[in-house]
Amino acid sequence: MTFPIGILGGTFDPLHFGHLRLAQELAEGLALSEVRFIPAGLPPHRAQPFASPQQRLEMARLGIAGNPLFSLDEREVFKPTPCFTVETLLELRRELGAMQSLCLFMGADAFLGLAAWHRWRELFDLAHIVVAQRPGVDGITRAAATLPAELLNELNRRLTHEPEALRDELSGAILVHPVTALDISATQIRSELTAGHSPRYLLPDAVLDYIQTNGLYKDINGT
Ligand SMILES: Nc1ncnc2c1ncn2[C@@H]1O[C@H](COP(=O)(O)OP(=O)(O)OP(=O)(O)O)[C@@H](O)[C@H]1O
Ligand SMILES: O=C(O)c1ccc[n+]([C@@H]2O[C@H](COP(=O)([O-])O)[C@@H](O)[C@H]2O)c1
Repeated sequence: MTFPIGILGGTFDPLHFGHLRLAQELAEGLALSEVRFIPAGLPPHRAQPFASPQQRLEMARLGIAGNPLFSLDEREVFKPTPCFTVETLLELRRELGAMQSLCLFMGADAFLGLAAWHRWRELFDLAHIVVAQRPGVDGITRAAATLPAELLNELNRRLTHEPEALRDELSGAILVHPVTALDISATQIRSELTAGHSPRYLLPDAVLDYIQTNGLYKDINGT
């Protein structure tokens, strides 16, 4: 039996403990063999990052260092065109084969906007979607009334409460998994730095050292 692989895509501008704890708890809670962190180069549907691709990659590398479950995947970060998740998953499928279960992780905020993603319906043919609860974001079930009808239909059809379903099938389920609520965002960290405050204890020391050594996020307004 092969264990599912988790995928956490993000802007990681910078990587913080919200990302790391989410990945750790989902990896253990769902018995995954690995979590791949995939920093986006040009993330679609948001303002462009403040730190460069190389800097965000480096911060992600420092942040995950020492965790044998975590790995870094550089396939998106230097792309000159927007990084659509469907294309990344198609590539991963080609490399890993049709028999590997894949779990795409996302925070609840990301799931609520899923219907705006490029070719989003195809994501279910390629991976399961695992939604982690995020502080300040309504639970998926509570927010159901605000979901576009077509996403609500998919949720009703695909929702499972059984982690085993992620092993028995290779893609197509939606699982909502609780994670320790850490109300940390990269936006908050950038704001603290811009205001001259320390974001220490919101992110790994090695990432903060890198930010300070390279003078990142000093002259922006944090948004
Ligand atoms: N504290 C958190 N708890 C749960 N999920 C999180 C948390 N922070 C980020 N995520 C999830 O991690 C993924 C990547 O997030 P991203 O890199 O955009 O970080 P962010 O903190 O949301 O950044 P920003 O504040 O710049 O928007 C998204 O799916 C997001 O929902
Ligand atoms: O494929 C899409 O259309 C799409 C739209 C929005 C976000 N994403 C991906 O979702 C991940 C988290 O995005 P973000 O903006 O919260 O950092 C990141 O890997 C993005 O590439 C993907």
